[in-house]
Amino acid sequence: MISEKAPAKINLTLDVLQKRPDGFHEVEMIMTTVDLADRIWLKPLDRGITIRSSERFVPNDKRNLAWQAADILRKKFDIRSGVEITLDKNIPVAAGLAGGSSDAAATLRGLNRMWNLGLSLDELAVLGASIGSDIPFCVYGGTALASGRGEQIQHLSVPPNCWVVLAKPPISVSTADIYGGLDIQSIEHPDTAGMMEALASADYENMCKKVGNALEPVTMRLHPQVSVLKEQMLKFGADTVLMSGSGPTVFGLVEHESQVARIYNGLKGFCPEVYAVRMMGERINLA
Ligand SMILES: C[C@@](CO)(OP(=O)(O)O)[C@H](O)COP(=O)(O)OP(=O)(O)OC[C@H]1O[C@@H](n2ccc(N)nc2=O)[C@H](O)[C@@H]1O
Ligand SMILES: Nc1ncnc2c1ncn2[C@@H]1O[C@H](COP(=O)(O)OP(=O)(O)O)[C@@H](O)[C@H]1O
Repeated sequence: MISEKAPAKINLTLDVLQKRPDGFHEVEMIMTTVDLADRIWLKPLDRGITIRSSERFVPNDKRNLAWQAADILRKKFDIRSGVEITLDKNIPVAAGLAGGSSDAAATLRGLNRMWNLGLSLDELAVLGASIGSDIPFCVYGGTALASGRGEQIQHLSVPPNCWVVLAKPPISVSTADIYGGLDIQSIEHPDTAGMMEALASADYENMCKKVGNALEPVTMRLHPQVSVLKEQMLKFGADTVLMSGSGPTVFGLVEHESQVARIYNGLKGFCPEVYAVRMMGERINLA
């Protein structure tokens, strides 16, 4: 049996440049992995792909992104045997934290080992891109600038050490609806280059100043709870607060562990899913 860790990501920046003819949006996003992770287990089967999950809201058929990752490898390399994929879910589902994408990326890395395919992370990322825009980043983890529709990856410096408090309000957000609700002309563009400089110089204060997400106003318009949560987190002492991805999860950054409890305890009262984790930011190696 093979096991792989599948970490969540947060978006330190998310800019949308334009809508493309294929319906996707051209983006520039700085993403980094945090220490909140699913774990996937791969067990050889004689044939077929089966999914077991600890989380009942996750589909256990071909709609599961991990299923699609296994399917693409089986077809491409003419693999006759099968696999049972067990997902220990810790990352909240449909949260803007790329849980499903990270499960798929971990499945690609794990099956590469189990089926002795000898593929590089770059090759796995290309295969992952055909399933979802966030999967290439999740294949490498770490910290990166993602461009194109999210699949073009440029690796960046590890962010300065800090704590991340994540709070997911109990609402569902469709990524497609949030992109669809954007008015491209009125976007307030985050300072992507400024964030890259802050990371390169490991400048925590500047990193906090440069966070920004073009999708945040769209999700907040549809779900005012997200802006309430953001205000609360700032009130409880976060140095900066931003929505991750298309939401609805909001994250707050603090430099010192001593600042975490006030935010965590303050939010726990009215938001059911709150997590205090470390920024990881380091790339995943092929085992
Ligand atoms: C917003 C982001 C930010 O990291 O993440 P999440 O909020 O999902 O975590 C990503 O851009 C989401 O990536 P992912 O969830 O992989 O999206 P996909 O499955 O490829 O696409 C789902 C739908 O989102 C829209 N989409 C996605 C990516 C993109 N660059 N432009 C788009 O317009 C399209 O309508 C697409 O049909
Ligand atoms: N392995 C998986 N884990 C979670 N959700 C999955 C998975 N595979 C497919 N999905 C579907 O993908 C959707 C988005 O899930 P997720 O990746 O958790 O969120 P996001 O794209 O917001 O980061 C969910 O609604 C879920 O039905």
